[in-house]
Amino acid sequence: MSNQTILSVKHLNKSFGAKQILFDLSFKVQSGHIVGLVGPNGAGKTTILKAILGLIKSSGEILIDGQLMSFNHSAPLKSVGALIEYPGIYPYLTGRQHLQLFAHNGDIQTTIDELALNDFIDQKAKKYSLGMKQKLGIALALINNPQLVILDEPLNGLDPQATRDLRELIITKAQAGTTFLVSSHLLSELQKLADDLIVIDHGRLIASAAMNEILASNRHYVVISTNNDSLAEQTLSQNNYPVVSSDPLKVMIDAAHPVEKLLTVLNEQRVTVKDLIHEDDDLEQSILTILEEKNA
Ligand SMILES: Nc1ncnc2c1ncn2[C@@H]1O[C@H](COP(=O)(O)OP(=O)(O)OP(=O)(O)O)[C@@H](O)[C@H]1O
Repeated sequence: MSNQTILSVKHLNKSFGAKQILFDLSFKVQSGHIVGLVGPNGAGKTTILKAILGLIKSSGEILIDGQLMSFNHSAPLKSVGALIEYPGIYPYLTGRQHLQLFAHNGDIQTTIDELALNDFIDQKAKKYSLGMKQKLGIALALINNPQLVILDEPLNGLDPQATRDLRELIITKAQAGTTFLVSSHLLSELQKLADDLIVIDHGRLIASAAMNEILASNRHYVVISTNNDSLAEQTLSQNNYPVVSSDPLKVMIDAAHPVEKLLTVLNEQRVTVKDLIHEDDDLEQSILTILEEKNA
């Protein structure tokens, strides 16, 4: 993975009428990375992706591979493939005909194989299920081997096998140098896929960081069961261990308050630890914590 910026978004603002939807968003996407754009329904993910693609007017600066992109200047899109919202599909064309229509060169079979479309590629699209349409839409985004692939909720309608296959395909292509910007409201899915996360809420940037940085800010806890939980709680509080709950007794641990010291101080008070379970915040909780800290 290189550290070259392929997409740079600066001070992106968007209003629909009097209603502001995006607020001064700035972030960068590095070449060859898989970047997850995550946020609750209505956060503004689709609007951001549409602004990047020049499908809607917005203010701010969008650079794709160093070239200025705008509503009326779409030249940088030559190196971009995208699936936005529901793929625009012609009911009376087959999947293969769709791919032939949009392919710059003749090779559509690689994409058909990569996305396992063979079973239905020669049927008319009007017979497609939601998942088949979604797969065809993804194929259309990938067909010309673009440098940057933008996928809006690509997992919508996909079954677990297709979800796993798509994840593996994205990872393989990213390893070969393709950059992906993938939106989802499913953080758990992005956790398995993305190198970096851009977190949006109410049209504002909440966090933009490498996945492992966000995970590193996870909080760690231990849940302990002792022969005297109330004495244990009192002892740990006196030693500045943040007590999260009393029943079960759960405390936060960190570098300054490690497990070893916890065991020592309890032992000194002759508290016997019968059981100790480690718990970590999940990614969702880490992001909620970031949100709470920002709103505090
Ligand atoms: N054309 C439009 N006119 C007016 N408001 C719009 C328009 N498009 C989107 N919005 C509003 O902008 C906000 C963000 O919508 P957007 O579709 O970008 O969110 P999202 O994060 O993609 O959500 P979802 O996960 O539900 O698709 C919503 O409040 C939506 O109602």
